[in-house]
Amino acid sequence: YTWPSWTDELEDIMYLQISPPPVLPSDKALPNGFEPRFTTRLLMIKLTGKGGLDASLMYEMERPENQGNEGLNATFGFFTGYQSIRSSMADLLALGVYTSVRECSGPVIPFRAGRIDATAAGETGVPEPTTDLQTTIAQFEKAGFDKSEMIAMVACGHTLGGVHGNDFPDITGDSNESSFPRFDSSTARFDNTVVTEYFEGNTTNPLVVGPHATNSDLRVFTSDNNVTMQNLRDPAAFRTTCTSILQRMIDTVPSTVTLTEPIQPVDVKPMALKLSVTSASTIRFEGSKRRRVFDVYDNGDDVEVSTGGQGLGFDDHFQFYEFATDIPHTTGISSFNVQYSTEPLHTNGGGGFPLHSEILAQPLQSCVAGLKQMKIVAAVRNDRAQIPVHAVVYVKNYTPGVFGAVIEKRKVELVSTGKSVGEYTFFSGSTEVSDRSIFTQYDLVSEGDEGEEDEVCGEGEEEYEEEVEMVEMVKVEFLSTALFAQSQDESGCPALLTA
Ligand code: HEM
Repeated sequence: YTWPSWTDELEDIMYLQISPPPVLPSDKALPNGFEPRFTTRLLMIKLTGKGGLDASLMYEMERPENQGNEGLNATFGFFTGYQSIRSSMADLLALGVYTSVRECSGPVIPFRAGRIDATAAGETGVPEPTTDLQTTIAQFEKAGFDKSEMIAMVACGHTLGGVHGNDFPDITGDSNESSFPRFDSSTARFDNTVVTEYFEGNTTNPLVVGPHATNSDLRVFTSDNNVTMQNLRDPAAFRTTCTSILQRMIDTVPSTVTLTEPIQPVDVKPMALKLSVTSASTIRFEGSKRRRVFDVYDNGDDVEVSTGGQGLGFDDHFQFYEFATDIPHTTGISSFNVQYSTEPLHTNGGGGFPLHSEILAQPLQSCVAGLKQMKIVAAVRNDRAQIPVHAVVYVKNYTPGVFGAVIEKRKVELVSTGKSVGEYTFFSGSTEVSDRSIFTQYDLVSEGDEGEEDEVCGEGEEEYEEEVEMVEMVKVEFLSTALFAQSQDESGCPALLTA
């Protein structure tokens, strides 16, 4: 792992269940893990989409086969807050399976990233409680799972949660919100009670003991004469079978998708970095360093003194160290290293943690005015002030009937304000965003050139190479903003810094 990586944001979501608020820019830490109950059901439904997990369910919620909107809506509403250009809804759903299973003391299901969200509804074909067995088997087969795998997958899913009476009154016999018969007596524990109670004859699973027409679990479980269910009576076998079947379930993706290696927790990671011009001669460099702590307790005492709060995950304990320093305009900064007390230097694999001081985001002068007009201010070092500058803004769009955001990539030209201090000139540009786009993210690009080839001029024998002076492109990626914290009235953004 070398910082930065496009998976950094997902890594935060995966490994930080609790984090100090200022550290994660969009308050991304999960209070208590992803909603444990809903996500695995959502996932199951997804498999019947176009070749795999692509979140096309966002567009399919009004279909009768996706009945149970109450729970599913809540889940999508929750995930939407985490969606970004680097955290697709499909990846979040997969991560939700990891989190929900772990939250309920289940096994670790490795999480790989890279799923791409569908842009339209997929095929129909979600198995329902009333679907006949042959059709259900065919639906699972289409997604690549045979009969025995189907049985295991349903048992692994139905170890959590139950059936909501307000969504399925025909099953529970009671349309009250309080009606919620559980699949087993250990609702929030990922264990094989759903299997053992089924054999012991004391199961409460409404899809086994409910009305005949909706006894889908009974039909599924008995479809191979209980052979698979018998195997799952052993708790260890249940755990290993569920681990591999749920892993396959979330890793079933369209052929155009390439998943990363499983995301591992990063040991040393810069967070919430800010680099901006704060005076006529200095740049302020501030942020936080996150450190995974391997050995916190020494003789029962906490050996590290944390200045930026602590973060907790299922297995990991992180400490945050905040810092702020002023760097002269004339010196700038291109990389930094990290050191914790007397330990060896962390150099990010040798090259340091890279930064750019050619073009700086200016959060102090940028804002969303009237919760609509997003103004982006950048400070461009004077040697690049003649080169075009733009921002790539990732706008989260919300459409009625779509249960999630669709992220639009928008290019916003930044033009010189004519104002400068020290070595920098301020550029600005603006674009309209929705009032739900509080945490809009953007990249800044000082265009220059991407390649470094010499230009070939002339033709035939007269061909000659001209040395063209190349100005490299500089891209400052993925600024996660909390611009709303600035000015929210119509009057506009804070004034530019003046010399
Ligand atoms: C034949 C296939 C299946 C059918 C017909 C089916 C049907 C249902 C129904 C009707 C509910 C109640 C939903 C609600 O009240 O909101 C439910 C809940 C649930 N299902 Fe399934 N399911 C199937 C397969 C699966 C699979 C493969 C998984 C995951 C691996 C899964 C995971 C869940 C979970 C976790 C819940 C609990 C949701 C909650 O408590 O809010 N299901 N299922």
